[in-house]
Amino acid sequence: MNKQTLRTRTRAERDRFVATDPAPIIPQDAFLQRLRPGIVVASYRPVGSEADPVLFDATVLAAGAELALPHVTSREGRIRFLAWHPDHGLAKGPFGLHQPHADSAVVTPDIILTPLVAFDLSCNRLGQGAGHYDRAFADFPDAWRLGIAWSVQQVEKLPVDPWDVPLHGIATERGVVRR
Ligand SMILES: Nc1nc2c(c(=O)[nH]1)N(C=O)[C@@H](CNc1ccc(C(=O)N[C@@H](CCC(=O)O)C(=O)O)cc1)CN2
Ligand SMILES: Nc1ncnc2c1ncn2[C@@H]1O[C@H](COP(=O)(O)OP(=O)(O)OP(=O)(O)O)[C@@H](O)[C@H]1O
Repeated sequence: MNKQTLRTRTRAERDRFVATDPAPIIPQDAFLQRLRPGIVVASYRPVGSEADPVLFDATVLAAGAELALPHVTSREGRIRFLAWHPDHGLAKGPFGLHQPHADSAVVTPDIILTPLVAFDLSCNRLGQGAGHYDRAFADFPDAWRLGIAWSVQQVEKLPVDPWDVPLHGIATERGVVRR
């Protein structure tokens, strides 16, 4: 199946699943043991039926680590990760996103909590198709990449292009999938 068909199917699956009021996605040891004071964890604000990393954000702040959120201005542009704190508020961006204010400090993430449309058991990731995260992963190859997703977003096998960067793991409401 091609990427676009998989996107359409899995987004619909995700919408249906969220309507059943699933259990929350809880941070597991694989994530918690990486937290240190001062490190930067890039989270995201979900749109629509995307999985919500809000419980991860809380553990980041409790550990004395810093939060960042992605900021984009267009499909062609790159992600900038901008420092963010829940007290800072958010501004409306493209694609229905809520993002940090554009003049927030640019930071280098140590951990990237990553939204996704679909994943497979080899930790391949299918995103929105703009290549924003694939390019961010190329920019920050040393960051630990944890996908956040509902279990129904798992597919048998994703097609993989040369630029696709696999995740190190995926946290779902049923536990963590690791490479
Ligand atoms: N919550 C969230 N933030 C994110 C992303 C994401 O996937 N989710 N991104 C990931 O790269 C970046 C923003 N890039 C995006 C690129 C394209 C579309 C997009 O095409 N959205 C579709 C709607 C998708 C749907 O139906 O769920 C659209 O606007 O038609 C969205 C975000 C950074 N921030
Ligand atoms: N490192 C990169 N440098 C330049 N272009 C890239 C890079 N990674 C991906 N792209 C471009 O991004 C586009 C989208 O790729 P793809 O369909 O695989 O998106 P995706 O897996 O849904 O990714 P994402 O969530 O990152 O948007 C492709 O046209 C690809 O050429």
